[in-house]
Amino acid sequence: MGHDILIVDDERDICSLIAGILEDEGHTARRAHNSTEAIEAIRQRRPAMVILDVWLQGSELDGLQLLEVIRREDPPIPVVMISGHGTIDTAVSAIKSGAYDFIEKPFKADRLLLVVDRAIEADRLKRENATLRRRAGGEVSFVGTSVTASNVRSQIDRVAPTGSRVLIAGPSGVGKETVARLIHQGSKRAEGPFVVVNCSTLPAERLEIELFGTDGETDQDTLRVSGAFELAHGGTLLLKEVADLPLGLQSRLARVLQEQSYLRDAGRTRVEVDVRVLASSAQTLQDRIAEGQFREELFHRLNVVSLRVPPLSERREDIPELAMDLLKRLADATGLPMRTLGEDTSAALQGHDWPGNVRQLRNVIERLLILAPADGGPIRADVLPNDVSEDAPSVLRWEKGGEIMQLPLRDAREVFEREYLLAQVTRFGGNISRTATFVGMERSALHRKLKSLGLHGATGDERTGAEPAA
Ligand SMILES: Nc1ncnc2c1ncn2[C@@H]1O[C@H](COP(=O)(O)OP(=O)(O)OP(=O)(O)O)[C@@H](O)[C@H]1O
Repeated sequence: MGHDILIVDDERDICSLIAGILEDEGHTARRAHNSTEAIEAIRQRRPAMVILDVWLQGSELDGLQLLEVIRREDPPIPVVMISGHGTIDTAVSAIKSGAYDFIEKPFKADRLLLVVDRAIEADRLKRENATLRRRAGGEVSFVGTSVTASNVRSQIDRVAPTGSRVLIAGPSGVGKETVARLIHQGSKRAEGPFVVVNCSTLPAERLEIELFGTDGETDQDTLRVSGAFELAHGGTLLLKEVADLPLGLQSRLARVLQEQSYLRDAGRTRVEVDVRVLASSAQTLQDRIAEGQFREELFHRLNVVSLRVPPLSERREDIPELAMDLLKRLADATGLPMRTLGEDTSAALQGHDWPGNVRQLRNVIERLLILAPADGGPIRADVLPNDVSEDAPSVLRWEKGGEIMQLPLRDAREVFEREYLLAQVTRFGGNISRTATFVGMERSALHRKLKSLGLHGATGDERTGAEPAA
């Protein structure tokens, strides 16, 4: 993918030469001939990198002074210096001040392109590393074998390459950000940035700066901050908890989505951006519209395609695989040895309702990994937190209770069968066919058994496992 590169050189011929080389490679080359024009161009839109002449004749700031201004951008923009024969020493000291590299005039096109590619790649890796460190992540995927999970995956595959805006709905911790990341990765913008802004965590004024940046003079004395829209140029911006966006900002956002440009700081600089916007919300936006808290116009702009991520309690079958995936990620991130889960633990996890969804599951798995006795064996259910083990099928708790020991064999067997089958049917999300396969019974025999134990009603009507309507 081409990048947006700013060339700053007082010699117009050199500017044109470099621009030609970059444009042949599919980049966008903007030109500035002095520091004032350069600062103006950066204000208009944050470039992916700057190629800067050490010697800027007739300019208010010379190359090194301008470098200092550019490096104070937040986050810093990579800069490659151009030096003439007599200015190599200056170029070297520019590197000490944070320039990525320099090229010496006269230079060959190959050398220029190599340095440009490296500078952009190094910057991308630096940012990606920071993101990865934050998330202790690895490859992102939407894990789960249930029909519901594969339905989510196929919706992601369908919508990702279209470039449409997508509104991702679903309760907290369910994987909405994961879905957004996958949509970005499956799109033509995959090489571009993926930027996330949480609309529920910042006060209105900070949020406005976060989204649209500022030319400076804030109370924090920042020279200039690039907004998320600029940072996401050529890529994707996810607006998390978009329902919490203050009404004033909602109007502004609706305009930006329409125009793909905005005036930073009430009119001083027009910023043009090419950004795919995704939004997520745990609240139902239609309810917020009815309450007068969300602008219908913005809703329609964001909701070109809608994608719902169902809660974990609607896809219990996914829990063991998700738990193993989380266990592996956490073991990799912490350096703790990888473990397996006992059947009792898996079943207990599947019995719980998980109001906090996958995020809550992740916390429990982390606790298991840390607290489980390091005996090398599978992690047993007795290490689970109380609220989870309380929801475990009682068949798992008998060894502690002893209720069954007071019964004659025939009654004890019936109690056991009922609890065992109820637990298994719950594990498989009420799907009788899958339960039957797992417990080793014919489907019709299982039906009869459940009926004779008075369980048919308790499991609800049989779910067919057919793909639910989107
Ligand atoms: N299907 C999934 N496969 C793998 N990991 C998942 C899946 N769903 C969620 N996760 C993991 O669960 C955690 C929470 O997911 P995520 O941040 O995407 O949820 P969310 O719906 O955006 O949450 P919130 O809206 O509360 O911020 C993350 O660590 C994510 O990696």
